[in-house]
This record gives sequence, C-alpha cells and structure tokens, in this order.
Amino acid sequence: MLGHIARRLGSNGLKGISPQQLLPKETHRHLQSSLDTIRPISTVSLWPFSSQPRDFSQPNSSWSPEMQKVYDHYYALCDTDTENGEGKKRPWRKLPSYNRSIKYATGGIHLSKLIQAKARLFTRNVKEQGATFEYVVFVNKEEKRCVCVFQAGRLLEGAPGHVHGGAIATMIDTVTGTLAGFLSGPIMTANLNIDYRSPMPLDSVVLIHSALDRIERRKTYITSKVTSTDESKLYTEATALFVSISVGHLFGSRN
Ligand SMILES: CCCCCCCC/C=C\CCCCCCCC(=O)SCCNC(=O)CCNC(=O)[C@H](O)C(C)(C)COP(=O)(O)OP(=O)(O)OC[C@H]1O[C@@H](n2cnc3c(N)ncnc32)[C@H](O)[C@@H]1OP(=O)(O)O
Repeated sequence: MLGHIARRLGSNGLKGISPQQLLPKETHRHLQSSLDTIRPISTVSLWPFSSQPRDFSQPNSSWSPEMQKVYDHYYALCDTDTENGEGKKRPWRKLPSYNRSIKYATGGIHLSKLIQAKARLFTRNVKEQGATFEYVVFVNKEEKRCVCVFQAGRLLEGAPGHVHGGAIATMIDTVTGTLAGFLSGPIMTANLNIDYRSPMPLDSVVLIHSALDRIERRKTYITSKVTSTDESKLYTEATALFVSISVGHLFGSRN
C-alpha cells in the first residue's frame, strides 16, 4: 500500500535519505500532514477538494450482462441518497476505486501529481476497458466482509484459455487488502496463502468473498474464497495477513 512512494524514495540509491532532503520543505510538510490523515475507507465521506478523482469501478460497455446483473444486485442493497438528502440505511456500500492509492489520503488527488506522477495502481492501468481487471468491491461494514465482482479479461491468460494464477492472486490481495484497509487503516500485506481449486476460464465473472477472521494487535487476518456468481463452483481459497503500518514505514523509518 502506497509502496510506490517508498520505492520512489528508495530508488536511485537514495536509501537513508529522508523525504525532507528530496522534496522542498513546504511540499514535504504538506505531504506528511496529508499522509498522516490516511484513514480507513469506512471513515472517508467528504472529499476536501472540488475536483473528484475518477471512480474506475463504475459500469462500462465492456461489462458482460452477467457482470452488470450481479453489480445491479449488490448496488440495490447499498445505501442511497434520497431527494431530501436523507440516505436510506442499508448494509452494503459500493467502494470507489481510484488509479492511485494515494488518492485515498486527504489532498491525495493533488499529492498524486507530486509523488512519482506516472505511478498507477497495478490493476487500473490498462487503457482498453475489459482487457484485464474489471472489478467492483461492495463492503458490508456490520458483517465485516466484502464481495468483489470480478470479470477477468482476455489479456490475463496463464494456462491456455484460463486466468493466470498471479492475476487471481493480485485480485485476492487487492480485495482482502481493501477490506483490511477499510477496517484497520494503513496496512501492508505480510502473508498471502492461496489454494487454486479449479481453473478459471478467461472472460469469467466471479465473486471474491472476503471476511474478517480476527484482529490481534497490529495484525488483521482475512479469509477469502473465489466462486462462480451463483456460488456453485469454487475456484480459489485464500487466507491473508495484513500488518498495520505508520506512514513512516514507507519512508524507511521504524514503527
Ligand atoms: C494506506 C491506506 C490504507 C487504507 C486505504 C486502502 C486503500 C485501498 C487502495 C487500493 C486498493 C488496493 C489494495 C492493495 C493491497 C495490496 C497491499 C500490498 O500488496 S502491500 C505490498 C506487499 N507487502 C510488502 O511489501 C510488505 C513488506 N513487509 C514489510 O514491510 C514488513 O515486514 C511488515 C510491515 C509486514 C511487518 O513489519 P514490521 O516491522 O512493521 O512489524 P513486525 O514486528 O515484523 O510484525 C508485526 C507482527 O506481524 C507478524 N508478522 C509479520 N510478518 C509476518 C508474516 N509474514 N507471517 C506471519 N506473521 C507475520 C509479526 O510476527 C508480528 O506479530 P506479533 O505482533 O509479534 O504477534
């Protein structure tokens, strides 16, 4: 999470040099205070600036009827805004998905232009819609679980005609990491265990169900399984451990 900042600061043999030495004083102060405000997504409600980052998990023309149908199902279970401004309380919430994780920080949309401006979130960097990762995450805060609807595009081939195990791992890391971040704030993946149970054909639409197992001190344990949309077929099972970090961890300091 936000690893590109650390990589940026750690690349070019810069290890040991503090961000203060790399960035103008004012920029560094602004960056540090903004990163200090990274919160669990569950508490992010109002964006502090007028410009909205683009939400990459909105329906688009590459979505199959099956993907759209499952999206519609979960979207109907989500909190809604009514005309008089009173939202209808429902258990599910659709999470937005930006092309840089720093955009979750206060002022992040501006900082994203300053820090490694060309960095992009791995799963959101392909121009052709539908070619790789099409996905949307719905979270149920009360039940501490989420469901991701994932359509695996044709450029994700591993075994002939089937989805690459690394692409499946990427999605499991993304979804379990999103849930852990939602529940626990800034985290990084410490451990990911995956059992691949049956091959997933390209262009499949699948559900990635993830749930909190337990939280122990800085450790958030998440379980996950990938199924067909009717849940009759099991593709993958996984467990993941996320460790809470301070932002300083990304700059090489001890917690
Ligand atoms: C920032 C915003 C967040 C919220 C908003 C979300 C926005 C969503 C945005 C976009 C969605 C996309 C989401 C993507 C998600 C993907 C995330 C990644 O892929 S992260 C990249 C891969 N991971 C690494 O590169 C880590 C490298 N490792 C480390 O940096 C460290 O090892 C770290 C942080 C994991 C732990 O280091 P220590 O020094 O801080 O802590 P120590 O003391 O070692 O461990 C703490 C506890 O954890 C256990 N632990 C650590 N590693 C373990 C392991 N591998 N297995 C088992 N236990 C482990 C230890 O035994 C200890 O346990 P005891 O508290 O003593 O009981």
